[in-house]
Amino acid sequence: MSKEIFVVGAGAWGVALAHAAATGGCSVTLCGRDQAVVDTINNSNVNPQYPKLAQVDDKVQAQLGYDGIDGVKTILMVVPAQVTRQVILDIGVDRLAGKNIVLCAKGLEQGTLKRQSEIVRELAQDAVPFSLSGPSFAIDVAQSKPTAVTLAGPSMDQAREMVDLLAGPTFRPYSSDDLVGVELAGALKNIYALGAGAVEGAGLGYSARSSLIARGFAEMGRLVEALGGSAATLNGLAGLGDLTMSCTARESRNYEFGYRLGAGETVQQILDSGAKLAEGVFSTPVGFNLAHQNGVDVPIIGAVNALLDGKVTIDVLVSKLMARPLRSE
Ligand SMILES: NC(=O)C1=CN([C@@H]2O[C@H](COP(=O)(O)OP(=O)(O)OC[C@H]3O[C@@H](n4cnc5c(N)ncnc54)[C@H](OP(=O)(O)O)[C@@H]3O)[C@@H](O)[C@H]2O)C=CC1
Ligand SMILES: O=C(CO)COP(=O)(O)O
Repeated sequence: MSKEIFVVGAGAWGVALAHAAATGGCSVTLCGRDQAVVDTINNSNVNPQYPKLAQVDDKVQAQLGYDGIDGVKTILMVVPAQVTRQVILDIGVDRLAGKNIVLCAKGLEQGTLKRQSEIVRELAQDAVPFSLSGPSFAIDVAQSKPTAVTLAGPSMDQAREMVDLLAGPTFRPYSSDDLVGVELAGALKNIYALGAGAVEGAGLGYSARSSLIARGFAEMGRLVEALGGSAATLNGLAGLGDLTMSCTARESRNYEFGYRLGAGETVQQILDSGAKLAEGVFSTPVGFNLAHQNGVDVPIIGAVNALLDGKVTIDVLVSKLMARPLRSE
């Protein structure tokens, strides 16, 4: 496969992935939409998000817009899940025919309830979707710290080819053919991260937080299977790996958002304070609707959804969860 790739989206994760792919030998064009960001990367090889902490490999060339995209086979899509559709339309669906699109956002689209690959399949039928997910903070990848992720494609052979292309000395993708399971794992873990953060923010203790993680893992398995993914996928990096990291680290934006909710702030107050992107805020009602449509019982997603709605307090939600009928594990 050609070693030339495009990365669309020059935010925290886009710049980190561009750097990782370049250190693995790819020649990378990074598409941003802010001239200052593009100039900083090109002129000083510095990651504007972490100027003192992370250098960007010099095989990354940043630019505004999508010039040159026609000549490359592989595109990493690294914009927030809710704008992926718009960005595909901005690039132009005809230009994506036959290309590999590696979807790196961890979210479900509001309104359509679609996974990222379903958006690609709807708009650009001839493109080949992949999903990259797993425990990976942008700052770690940007600093070339060791990171392992799951990379799913439509078949194992296609996934392996993509793994070979993107692997590097400190970035180790594992191949999977469970596109549905990997995409859902990445989106759903953000919902549980909000819940786990809220538990800590409300001072409910680590016992409660671990219970949420374990029962969330079981709930996630039920939902993933009902939606056509494999529960076995959840035993890997995209499932357990990312769930445990995002449900325990204040560095997770979703966890931090949940922490602030649990501590008493409202969604609006947190958003107004300029909080960083927390995809779970958008994916929670989608996950809840998908579960409802498919008859899957998801008490924890339901509780996080109600908390985001702001109509109930975390104390009431926890009392309700504790009062559910006793059952076996
Ligand atoms: N950060 C992380 O550690 C990780 C993030 N992810 C996932 O990656 C995705 C992106 O996250 P992250 O990079 O952190 O988010 P950021 O907010 O840091 O970056 C998002 C980027 O997308 C750009 N963007 C937003 N809207 C548009 C648009 N309509 N057209 C073109 N570009 C647009 C933004 O540009 P501008 O700044 O100009 O608004 C920004 O460069 C999320 O789904 C997240 O869950 C996955 C793993 C790790
Ligand atoms: O997905 C991530 C780590 O794998 C990043 O998590 P947050 O978006 O919650 O910061």
